[in-house]
Amino acid sequence: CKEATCATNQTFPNYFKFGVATASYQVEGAWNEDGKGENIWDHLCHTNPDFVDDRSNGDIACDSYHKYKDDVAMLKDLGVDFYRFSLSWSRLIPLGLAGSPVNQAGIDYYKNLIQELVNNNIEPLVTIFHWDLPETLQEYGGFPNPESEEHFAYYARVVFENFGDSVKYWLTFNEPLQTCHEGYGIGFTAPGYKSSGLAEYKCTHTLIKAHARAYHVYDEEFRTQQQGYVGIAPDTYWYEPASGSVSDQEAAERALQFTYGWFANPIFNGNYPSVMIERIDERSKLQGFASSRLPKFTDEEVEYIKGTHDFLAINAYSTLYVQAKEEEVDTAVISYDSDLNVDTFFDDSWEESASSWLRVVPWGMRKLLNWLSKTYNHPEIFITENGVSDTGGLNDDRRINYYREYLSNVLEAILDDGVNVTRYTAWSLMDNFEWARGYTEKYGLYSVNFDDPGRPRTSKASASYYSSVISSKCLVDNCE
Ligand SMILES: O=S(=O)(O)CCCN1CCN(CCO[C@@H]2O[C@H](CO)[C@@H](O)[C@H](O)[C@H]2O)CC1
Repeated sequence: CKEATCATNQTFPNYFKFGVATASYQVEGAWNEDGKGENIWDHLCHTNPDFVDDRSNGDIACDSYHKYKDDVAMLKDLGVDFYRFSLSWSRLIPLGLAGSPVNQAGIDYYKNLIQELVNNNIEPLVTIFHWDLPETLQEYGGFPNPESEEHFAYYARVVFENFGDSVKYWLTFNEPLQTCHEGYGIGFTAPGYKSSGLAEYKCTHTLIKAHARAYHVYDEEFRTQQQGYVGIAPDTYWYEPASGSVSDQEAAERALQFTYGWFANPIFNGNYPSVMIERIDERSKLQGFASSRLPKFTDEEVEYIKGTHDFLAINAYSTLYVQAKEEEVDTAVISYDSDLNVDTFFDDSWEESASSWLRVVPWGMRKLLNWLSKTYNHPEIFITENGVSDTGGLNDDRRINYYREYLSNVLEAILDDGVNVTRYTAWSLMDNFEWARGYTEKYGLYSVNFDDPGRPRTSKASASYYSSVISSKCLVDNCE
């Protein structure tokens, strides 16, 4: 249904699981405690505090390193089936380098957290990498350096070995698009490099191979005795054609391929999307490059990468209209945006959030889920992030509306469209460090008082709403 604050009165299937998510740098704090190494967000916030709107950092954040039992108590109160959290690479392997020492205190922290979850009958869903790259690896060039594949494979083996007895659901990378495009392309996230159309393509090339390595390590060395599942969590908007014209429809499809297909196509269908290969090859030639700015997978690599998934995951928050754009006549412009070459915009009528890139457009979620199902051959789908920001306050009715309407579209995709969505993860359990926005944008079901050294957590109205949805499997008062 498209009207505002409407929702289906159908109920979620019994197999459907609800969870919440956080990420290590955004909640843990203890940035240099017990042997943890520096990561690129520690480094960026300490050397360039103006990068963050309120000049804050994750030195303490929600202090989950010390308060993880409070976090699990909140999860218990919510009644979630699972908890999605990420591992801090430099807490476990301070230098990050393949073969370098493992930090036992880091192993112990995550073993304690996982045990606390298991004791409370909450399933861990672990993200291996959620943007906090060890600084030493960045000094070796970061993901644009092909050697990163070896470092990641070593890291993956360490975490499968130490946590795989209890952890059955793994995500290799959170939002590879942001890791590479925002990290090495447009400089919106650490390490803040601006090499659009160049380094960011090297970054994703290595990252996709690193994902495949980790998948095969699990498949060949751990799956038999651990019986778990491995996936990757790309993100995208729903891209809606601005008109019914063929050119606008092609532009919308191209935007989906350049954002989600960039990663999902190699992993599900084989190789980069043909529209990416063709457009970047063509523009690279016009620009005088001897070879395409988009690196090539060999035939063996295409086969090695294809099929490295046990489910499909998606982080989805919002929607954009897409309009075809006149071809960039100035071929000297080297950038991802000019390779993609579309115009995107919000409809002014769409409700705003506290984040400039996020408008409330619930029907976009249903369309995106249908596109994913059709494009990747009806896989099992986990929604691994969805949520909305405000500037704070406990009576967060707009967050309740957001969840009711987005979840209604998820349920309609399942019951009316036959899309095989089996999990939904709310971002986030609690207010946390929102990257370059600092603590100015709040996504939590619980608020955190960052002025109090005890970092007390307080439930918001949305926590009660989400908890009632989980227990009743129903979004409104009178379900069938
Ligand atoms: O701010 S600006 O408009 O100047 C530029 C940044 C735009 N990006 C858009 C993509 N978004 C992906 C979502 O990012 C995800 O969602 C959460 C909320 O952001 C994060 O906290 C999670 O860590 C992340 O996985 C991250 C921010």
